[in-house]
Amino acid sequence: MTTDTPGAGPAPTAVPPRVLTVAGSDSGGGAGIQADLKAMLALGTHGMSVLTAVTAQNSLGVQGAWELPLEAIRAQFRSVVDDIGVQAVKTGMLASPAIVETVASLLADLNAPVIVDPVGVSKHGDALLAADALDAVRTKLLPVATVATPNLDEVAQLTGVRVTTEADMPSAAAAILEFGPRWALVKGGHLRGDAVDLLTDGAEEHWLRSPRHDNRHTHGTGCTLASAIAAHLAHGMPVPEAVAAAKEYVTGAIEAGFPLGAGIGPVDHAWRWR
Ligand SMILES: Nc1ncnc2c1ncn2[C@@H]1O[C@H](COP(=O)(O)OP(=O)(O)OP(=O)(O)O)[C@@H](O)[C@H]1O
Ligand SMILES: Cc1ncc(CO)c(N)n1
Repeated sequence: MTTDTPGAGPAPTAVPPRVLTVAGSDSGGGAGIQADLKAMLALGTHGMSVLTAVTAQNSLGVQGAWELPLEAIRAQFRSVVDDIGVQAVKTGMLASPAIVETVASLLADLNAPVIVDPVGVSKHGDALLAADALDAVRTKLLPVATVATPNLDEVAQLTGVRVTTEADMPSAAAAILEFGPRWALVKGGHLRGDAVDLLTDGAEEHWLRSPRHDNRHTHGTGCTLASAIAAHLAHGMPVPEAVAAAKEYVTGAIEAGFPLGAGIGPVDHAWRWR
């Protein structure tokens, strides 16, 4: 039996939450914009993108990088925000001081949570942010962040705090909070033992612990985690719940990571569907 009324047309389709990534392209599809959009799809949102730079990249490293003009970055942002609207934003590779400043000023006027992944270098050690852009990240971008998600190298670059054990993580997070994000998520993925991250707003502390998967196919872990947080926030979750759910998602994606090319393969964004 059908409940359709003849002539009434198809039932209206539910609109998923809209999430925006402002980041660089990874031609190999494992990190950057490509990872972000895959994570957003897997978590039931409509992903959109503002491309900041294009990289020629694969499992072995970054072979080339080209920045987009500031005008192209502003125009993409306006196209998306003015017509479609966004319920959460994630930033990734921003390449230069001028791009960091442009993106920060666009985000300052936006009424949506902003996840800042302060991407510095790729897993292979290739620079994705100019050294002279760090100051703009500290003074312009981090102040507009709802959640900042530095890894331990980025913490050291931004704050000078060196984390060698879990016990150092609270002071690293406090140093990040000094720059003005509402929450700091310090990622301990580069330590030994369990993969432990610390989320804090200066009052609450949430430790997120997962078993370390000895899988070398971890290209795109940071991009995937930050995009998953943005997706869960767009669904309306509070920050601690969104970060816990995103950690669970990235852990599964790392466990299911697979070999591609001769180097570091990608995490599997579709692990829950297999
Ligand atoms: N081998 C692993 N097993 C389980 N979890 C991991 C592993 N490596 C990283 N993680 C987790 O993955 C998430 C991303 O952390 P990571 O430190 O790898 O980010 P990142 O260095 O910014 O990533 P990227 O290389 O994409 O920039 C964190 O939640 C971290 O704890
Ligand atoms: C474009 C791009 N953004 C972010 C990362 C993070 O590792 C990467 N490797 N490439």
